[in-house]
Amino acid sequence: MSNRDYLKDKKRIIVKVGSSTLTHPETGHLNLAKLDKLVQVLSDLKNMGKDVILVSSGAIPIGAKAAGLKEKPTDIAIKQACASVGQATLMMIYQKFFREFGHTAGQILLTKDIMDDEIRKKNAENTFKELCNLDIIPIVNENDTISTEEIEFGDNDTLSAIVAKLVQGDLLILLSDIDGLYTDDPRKDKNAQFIPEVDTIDENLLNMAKGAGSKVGTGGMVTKILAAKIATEAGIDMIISNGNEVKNILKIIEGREKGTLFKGIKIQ
Ligand SMILES: Nc1ncnc2c1ncn2[C@@H]1O[C@H](COP(=O)(O)OP(=O)(O)O)[C@@H](O)[C@H]1O
Ligand SMILES: N[C@@H](CCC(=O)OP(=O)(O)O)C(=O)O
Repeated sequence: MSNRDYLKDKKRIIVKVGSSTLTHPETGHLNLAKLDKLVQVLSDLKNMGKDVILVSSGAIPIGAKAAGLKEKPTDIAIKQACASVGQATLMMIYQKFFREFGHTAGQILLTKDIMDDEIRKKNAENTFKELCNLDIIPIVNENDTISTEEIEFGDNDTLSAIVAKLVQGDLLILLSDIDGLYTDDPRKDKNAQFIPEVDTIDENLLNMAKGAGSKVGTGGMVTKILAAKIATEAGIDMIISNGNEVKNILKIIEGREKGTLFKGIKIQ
């Protein structure tokens, strides 16, 4: 019996997938095979009776390709235009793939200030609740047309933690292009050590987390640790795991030692 056996009982699971997982690193084009596998695994979680919410990045890089841009855009307004195209493309593909596995997806575009306004917060809560009641998988991204915070800082990580809190989730899984948190960015430091479990998020831990190591990723580990702080303070466990092996999601739910586990703080 592993000490992660209790993860088997998690009912409401939020999965966040980053741009670096959804695209081919060499070309920046959408990795359709991986997306297909991701949708299959999430559909399987639904079939197990879990509630599944997906927070998906990727609108900007996918839209940039669709618009024929050669380089990753840096100008905010161009990024917003790309997000507009890419978001529609992403949803079209998600909807098609989920239908193939017998499920239906719904789109939710949010801004992070949702938690500051009681009426908007309630409206968002109601929408998530009804989608879950209807067995529909909500797919969330930031509304890049009206909010540029995330485009600038690459922050679907903290958005996913806010969503986890909003829907009173049981487990948040962040899929990235790396196995989890290391003592330093392993792309730059060969001596970096893997950290399987984190109980306390302190200054020391924050110092270990560096920015994005790839061309498509934006937030790096900094925003993932910030997400962990929001989730764990709300009593929600969070795991950073490698999205290159999508079946890791199922292994996590089986209680196997995959990724870095941040333990939710027990609320008395
Ligand atoms: N301490 C660390 N441990 C692991 N990865 C780190 C660390 N510091 C920085 N990174 C970088 O963060 C990257 C993951 O973040 P990011 O590129 O934003 O991906 P995503 O698109 O999945 O959000 C890793 O590929 C790695 O290069
Ligand atoms: N809203 C943006 C997400 C930006 C972002 O957080 O990206 P990532 O660091 O890959 O999770 C998009 O869809 O491209």
